[in-house]
This record gives sequence, C-alpha cells and structure tokens, in this order.
Amino acid sequence: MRGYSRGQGNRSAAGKSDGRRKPMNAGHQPEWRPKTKIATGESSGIASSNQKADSSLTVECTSEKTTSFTTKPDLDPLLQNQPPLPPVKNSSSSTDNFKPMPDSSQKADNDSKQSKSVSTVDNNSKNSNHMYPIPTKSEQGMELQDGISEKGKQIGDISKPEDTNHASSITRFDICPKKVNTGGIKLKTSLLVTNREKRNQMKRAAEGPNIDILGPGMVLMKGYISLDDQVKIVKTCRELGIGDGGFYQPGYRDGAKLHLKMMCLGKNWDPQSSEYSEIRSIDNSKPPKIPDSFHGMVKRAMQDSNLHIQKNKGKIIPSMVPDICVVNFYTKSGKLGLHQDIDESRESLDRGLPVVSFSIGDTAEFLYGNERDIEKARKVNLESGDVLIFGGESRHIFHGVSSIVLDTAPRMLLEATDMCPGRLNLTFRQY
Ligand SMILES: O=C(O)CCC(=O)C(=O)O
Ligand SMILES: [Fe+2]
Repeated sequence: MRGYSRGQGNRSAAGKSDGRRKPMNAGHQPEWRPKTKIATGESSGIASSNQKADSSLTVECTSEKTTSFTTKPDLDPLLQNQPPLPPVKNSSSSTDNFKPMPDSSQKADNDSKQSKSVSTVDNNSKNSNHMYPIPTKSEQGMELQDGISEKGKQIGDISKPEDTNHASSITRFDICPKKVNTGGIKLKTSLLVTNREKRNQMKRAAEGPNIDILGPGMVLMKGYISLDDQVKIVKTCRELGIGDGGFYQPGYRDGAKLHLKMMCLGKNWDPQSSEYSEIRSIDNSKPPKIPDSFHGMVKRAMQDSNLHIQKNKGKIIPSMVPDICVVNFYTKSGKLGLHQDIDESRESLDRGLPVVSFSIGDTAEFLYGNERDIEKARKVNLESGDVLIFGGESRHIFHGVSSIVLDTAPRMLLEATDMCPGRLNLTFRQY
C-alpha cells in the first residue's frame, strides 16, 4: 500500500525515513510516515486539538484494550464513557502547475535525498496529537491535551484497571458508540439543517456527479457517495472495526503513534515494516474481507471518473480490483503527513493502478503535490461523500491530511450512525 511511512516529525519540520519507513525517534508523535517520504516544513494546517464537547451533539466513542501489542497503546480522550467492546481473541482546488509524480524507479533516489533533508524533531507533538499513551493509574486525571483535564474515572472506564500498566495490550475503538445518557442536553438536528442537507442531496443526484480533474490521472468527485451509502459504509466499518482485525492505534517500532485509528481490509499493512501481509502481527488477527458492496462502489467510481476524463479528452486511468482497503478514522486532531502510497507491488505501481479514496464525516484539508514539501503542496477540501482517485501519472503523488475541519459532517449522517466527531477515510488499492 502506501509508501507512507506515514507520519512525520514535526508539524513545522519533518520526519525522516530510511526508505523502509523507519520510525521516528522515540517519543515523537508522527503524523504519517511515508515509507520513505515525510512532509517537510509543515508550519500550517495543524489540527487544533480542541477537545471541548460539541454543543449540538452528544457523541462518545469507546475503546477497550485487550490484546497483546508490542508498543504502548494510546488513549484518545475523545473515546470515553462507553460500554466495553467484546474481548479480542488472542490471535478548493487548483490545477495549475500540476505535474505527474516521478515513477517508482525514482523512489530510491528520492528517498535518500529526502531522508537527508528532513528533521526528525517533533516539537509540537504533545499539544497537537490527540493520542496519548494509556496512563498508569497514578497518571489518571492528568491534563491530557490542550488544557482539558480528563478525570481519572473517565479514563478508567476505557481500560480495565489491571490492563493499565501493561505495555502489551492493544486498544480497540468503536467509531459509533451508542449514545449514553450523560445527563447533558442532546440537541436534535434542526429541521432546517436536515432539509438543507436533503435538498443538497437531491440536487446532486439530479445534476449528476460534480467532477474535477486535479491533474493527469487525479480526479475528485464531489459529493459522489449518496448519504444512504455513506451511512451504510459507516455502519459496515463500525461492525468490522469492533471485531477481530478492527480499529486500533497504529504505531511504529519506537512506540511513536500515527495520528489516527486504522483498520485494514483484505490485507494488513504494517506501519512497522511498511509491508502487506495476510495477518496483523500485533494481535495475529486476520483482516476482514472487503465487503462486496464496497467493491461495487469502487468500480462505479472508477467508471464514472474515466467517463469524465474521456469527455475531456484526457488519458484514462487504468482500472483495478481492490484487494486492500485501508480504513482510517481521524478524530478532531487527526492528521497524516505527506507521503506516497508505494507499498503495493511493483507491477501495480508501474501500471499506475489507482488509489480510490472515500471520505466520510468531517471535512479534511487534503494536501497533494509533486514533492514532499508542504510549502509547495496544493490543498483541497475532502468533504463527506467525496471520492478522490489518483492513478496513472499521479500514482506517486505525495499526499496527506493537514487537519480535520470540526463540525462539518452532515448532521443526518451523524444521527443515522452515531459516528464520533471526525472523519472516516477508506483507500482502496490493488496489491
Ligand atoms: O485520509 C486521507 O484522505 C488519505 C489517507 C491516505 O493517504 C492513506 O491511507 O494512505
Ligand atoms: Fe496515502
């Protein structure tokens, strides 16, 4: 999959990589570490780690750590007050100046240059990362993030007391915890908002897909996934996500964590080795299969994008049948450094088989460009229902998520799914 050794060091400097996604120095909080490629000079677009409760929605997420793991699990302060999960078995875009990315044969060269030029220091990690190691009992109640104090009881509700001091457990996450009555006021989505969303939905359906060609082989299909399908995707990911091989907090060998939760379907991508495998080594789980319904959606999106490209006399993107889907969940402070997706097979990369990306929930500020350089990257908002495809000449594009825009998910989606505030992203690839 991705050639990310996702995560980079700093939001204002960059991480490094040794060409096989070497982890950052211990204690850093990388965003996303392209296998070899790490964002540089990222001084803007940092997710603000606002942990204040959403005034119009009461949403909680859950996690419970259960399985053995080689690095310390993190605690997301957003994920609290939930019923426990079942135990785990041990086992606005601009297109000017856009140029295609170098092909994979240039990768090694790029990697070595990049790894020399980037910094590994992450000065902002504590304040910009929503993920913190599960505290020991004595640490419970400490200030976790952005001055928001998390009470020990809330933290204790997530992990069983006997687990809290172990560095050998995996934390699992429920992206759609059932709402629990916390005594707060729950505001229903207003009729006005609901009607507006419905109108927009109907307008989109009537007008047909709104498609932008961002570059050769790179297509953005705005609002392409219907709200009904978004709901189905979220519900499916939620079910898969709480089972074996479900969402967890990925980390690197040195214990540094990615700023997101992840689950792989089809094959597992291992951030520690930058390789795909049939089994997730941290808990010996087998990744769930990619649901048939997802295959249908990906196929249709590829066909529609190519129809549009053909109409515009462009070069069509080769189609693929995904055998990998990486599902990321970004909470409010989630992010992902610039990286390339280059861990798929040489053949897949050389043929330019596309990555097809579905965005659901809160909007992401998505960066992309020809270089691993934040300053030179373009930015486009990926909103709920958008599909982004990059293949062909853009297969090696650098890309990442600089921030999640709070409170931008369709209300109807949140009400229908109870999804936590944040963003779900699915990237499909063929190995
Ligand atoms: O969240 C996104 O939009 C990008 C995800 C991504 O680049 C990846 O999973 O490789
Ligand atoms: Fe990627």
